[in-house]
Amino acid sequence: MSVAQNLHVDDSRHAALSIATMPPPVGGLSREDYRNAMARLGAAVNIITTDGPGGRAGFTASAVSSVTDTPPTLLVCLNRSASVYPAFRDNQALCVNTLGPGHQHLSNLFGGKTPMAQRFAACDWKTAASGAPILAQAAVSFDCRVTSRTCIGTHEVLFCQVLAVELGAGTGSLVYFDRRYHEIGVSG
Ligand SMILES: NC(=O)C1=CN([C@@H]2O[C@H](COP(=O)(O)OP(=O)(O)OC[C@H]3O[C@@H](n4cnc5c(N)ncnc54)[C@H](O)[C@@H]3O)[C@@H](O)[C@H]2O)C=CC1
Ligand SMILES: Cc1cc2nc3c(=O)[nH]c(=O)nc-3n(C[C@H](O)[C@H](O)[C@H](O)COP(=O)(O)O)c2cc1C
Repeated sequence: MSVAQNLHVDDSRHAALSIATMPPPVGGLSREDYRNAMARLGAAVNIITTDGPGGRAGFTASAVSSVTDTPPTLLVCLNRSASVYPAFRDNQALCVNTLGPGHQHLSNLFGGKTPMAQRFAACDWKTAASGAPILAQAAVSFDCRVTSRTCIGTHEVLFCQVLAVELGAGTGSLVYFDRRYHEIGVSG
């Protein structure tokens, strides 16, 4: 069979499969190997919040990155199978609340299967200009408007223009590395 015929066969098979059952590409890495490698990348921990026509929601995310400062833009990767996905799909307001030392319980609360009302009842909130909730205790908050979205595999990548930032009082950071939390920049 020619290469072209092979590609045709692969394409039609993939079209009939859901994302969950799709096999890795030929010669590709397993999800386990990829995750084990990614566990070696330290990342800040954030609670991503939203409010609007899709309702109020929030989840924990480490897949957050700066894209450009002109215009100030960051990105957030959200698994489309998460319970919060419909809210983020239907709202344009989004706030990235970066956690600090001692916030492990908030990360676990927003990263678990906890009902939404229970997640929000655990801490204090203000409302950003966009309408998204700002975590009062955050190390820093980025109030954003979602300007663009792209689906890659299981996730949606949300590109977010930063409308305003709010700096918290603390200087430390909560980092997720090797499947555990680490506190850095804590003075004293
Ligand atoms: N980007 C994401 O969607 C992330 C999801 N998680 C979720 O949190 C839970 C615990 O994670 P860990 O303790 O770090 O162990 P893990 O073995 O599930 O993940 C190790 C690393 O792989 C990456 N990763 C995990 N799941 C991913 C996904 N579905 N898509 C893209 N990258 C992914 C992350 O960098 C993560 O720190 C898991 O349910 C995991 O799915 C954690 C970090 C990032
Ligand atoms: C430290 C940590 C980092 C996470 N990072 C992400 C992320 O970047 N993107 C994502 O979609 N889910 C991420 N998750 C998982 C979501 O927080 C989790 O799926 C969601 O809050 C719970 O989903 P549920 O509401 O469907 O129960 C992370 C979880 C933890 C604990």
